[in-house]
Amino acid sequence: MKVYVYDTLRKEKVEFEPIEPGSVRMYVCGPTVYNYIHVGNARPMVVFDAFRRFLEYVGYKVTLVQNFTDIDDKIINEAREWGVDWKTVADTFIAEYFHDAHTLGVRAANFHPRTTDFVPEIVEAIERMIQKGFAYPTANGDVYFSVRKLENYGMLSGKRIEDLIAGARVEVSEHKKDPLDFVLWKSGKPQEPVWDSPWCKGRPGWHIECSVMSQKLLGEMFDLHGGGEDLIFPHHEDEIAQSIALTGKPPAKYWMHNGMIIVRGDKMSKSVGNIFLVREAVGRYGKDAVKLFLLSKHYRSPIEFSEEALEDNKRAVNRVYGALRRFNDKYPYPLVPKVDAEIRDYETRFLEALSDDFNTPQALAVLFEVVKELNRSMDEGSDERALKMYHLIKRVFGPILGLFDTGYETEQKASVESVDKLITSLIDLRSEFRKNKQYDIADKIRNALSEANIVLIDTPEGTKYEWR
Ligand SMILES: Nc1ncnc2c1ncn2[C@@H]1O[C@H](COP(=O)(O)OP(=O)(O)OP(=O)(O)O)[C@@H](O)[C@H]1O
Ligand SMILES: [Zn+2]
Repeated sequence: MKVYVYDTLRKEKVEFEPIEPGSVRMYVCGPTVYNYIHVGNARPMVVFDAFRRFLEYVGYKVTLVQNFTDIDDKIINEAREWGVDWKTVADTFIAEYFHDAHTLGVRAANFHPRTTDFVPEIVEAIERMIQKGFAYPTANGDVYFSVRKLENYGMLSGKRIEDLIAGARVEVSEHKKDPLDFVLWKSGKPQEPVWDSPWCKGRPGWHIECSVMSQKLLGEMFDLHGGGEDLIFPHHEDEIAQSIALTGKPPAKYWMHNGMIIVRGDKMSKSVGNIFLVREAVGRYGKDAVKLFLLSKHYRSPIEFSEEALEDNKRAVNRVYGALRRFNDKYPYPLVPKVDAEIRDYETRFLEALSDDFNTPQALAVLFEVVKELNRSMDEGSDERALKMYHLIKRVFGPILGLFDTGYETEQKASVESVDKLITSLIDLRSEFRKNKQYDIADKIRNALSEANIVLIDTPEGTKYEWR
C-alpha cells in the first residue's frame, strides 16, 4: 500500500518511501517537563502514536524516539519557586507524563532520551560546528550558530533572511555577532545547574538537543520528523541548520506537523495559562473521548478546544461502547470471523483514508459506518455478520488508531438490557405520577433522565426514550 503524507519541507503531498525499505525511523519533539501535560501537548502524542500504529499495521518496523527537554529556563524557574533542584522538577513531570500517556493509551516510544543524558555528545557536536566555521564562542562563554553561513536557512518555514532581519530586534545585552544567530551553549548564571564545556560552565541551548539525540539514536538521516507546527520556526528550522552544518544534509527525509489546539484564538499553552490538563480531560470524559476529539479532525487543521466538544465526542464514544458491549454481552469471547469481501472492502476504505496524508476523519467515518452495521446485524439476529463488524472495530480499526482497546466494559457496569429495564421502570413511574396529577415529580424524573442524556418522547402509544 502506498502511503502519502504532506511534507512540510517540500510543501506538498508526497509518497512516503522510507530510506531503508520496510523500516521507519521517526523522531517527535516531546515536552519541556515543568508541568503536567495539557490537551495541546496530547495532540502530537496521540497523532504520531496513531501514525506509528498505522505504519506498523501496513508492515513497517517502526523505531520512535521522543525526547524530554529536561533542562530549560522554565524548569529552572519552577525549581527555584519550589525550592528544589531542577532534576526534581524534571523527574516529577517525566513520571507524570508517563502517567498521562498511559491513561490516554499512548504507547511509549522506543527511546525517551533526556537532554541532560547527552551533554558530552552535545558539546562534541558544538565543537565540530565551531571547527567547520558554523559556530563561534563569545567572550562570556556562550556559543552561537552563524545563521548567515548557511545558504538555505529558512527552507522549512519559508522565512527569508531579509525578512527575519527586518523583524529582529537587536538584543544589545547579548554578545552575538548577528541578531539572527541562535544559541548553542549558554553560560550559567550563579545558582544555575551547569555542565563542563571548553567554553564555560553552562548548558545546551534548546535546538541542539534534538539534533544530537536524533542523530545518536536514529542516525544521520532518518525518515520522519514530527511535532506541532509551533515548532517549525525556529526549532525545526534550526535543527535543519545544525544538521546541514554537521552532516551536509537535513536530519529527516519527511517533516510532519500537527495543527494547534486553540483556546479563543490563542494556542493552548502553559505560558499563556489557558491550559486544560490531560488528566482532567481523561477523568471527566474518558480516554477515548479525548483521543476521538484529537483524531476526528485532520491532524494539520487547528482544533478549537471546548468542553462541549469533548462532551460531543464522549457521546460518539458511547455509541461505539454501547455496540461493543451489546455484542460482548452475547459473546464474551468472540471468535475470529472468516475474512470475506465485505471485511476487505471496509478495511481497504479505512486504510486508503489513512494513506492519504493520514485522513483520520475519513477513516473514522468508515468506523462509525461499521458501528451502525454492527447494531443493524444484531437487530436482525445476523450473528456472523455482527462478528465481522465487531472484529473490524475492535481488532482492526481500534488498534490502528489506538481507540476502544479497553474501558468500555467497566465504563458502564450494567448491561444494555439492565439499563433499558431501569429506564422503562422510571418511565412507568413517571406515567403514574402524571395520572395522579403529580406533575412536579413527573417532571423531575424527565429532567433527571435528560441529564443522563436520555430524552423522553410522549406518543399516543405511550412514552418512548432515545439516547441523545
Ligand atoms: N496548543 C497546542 N496544540 C497542539 N500541539 C501543541 C500545543 N502546544 C504544544 N504542542 C506540542 O506539544 C509538544 C510539546 O510541547 P512543549 O513542551 O514544548 O510545550 P508547549 O506546551 O508548547 O509549551 P508552553 O505550553 O510553555 O507554550 C510539541 O510537539 C508542541 O508542538
Ligand atoms: Zn525538538
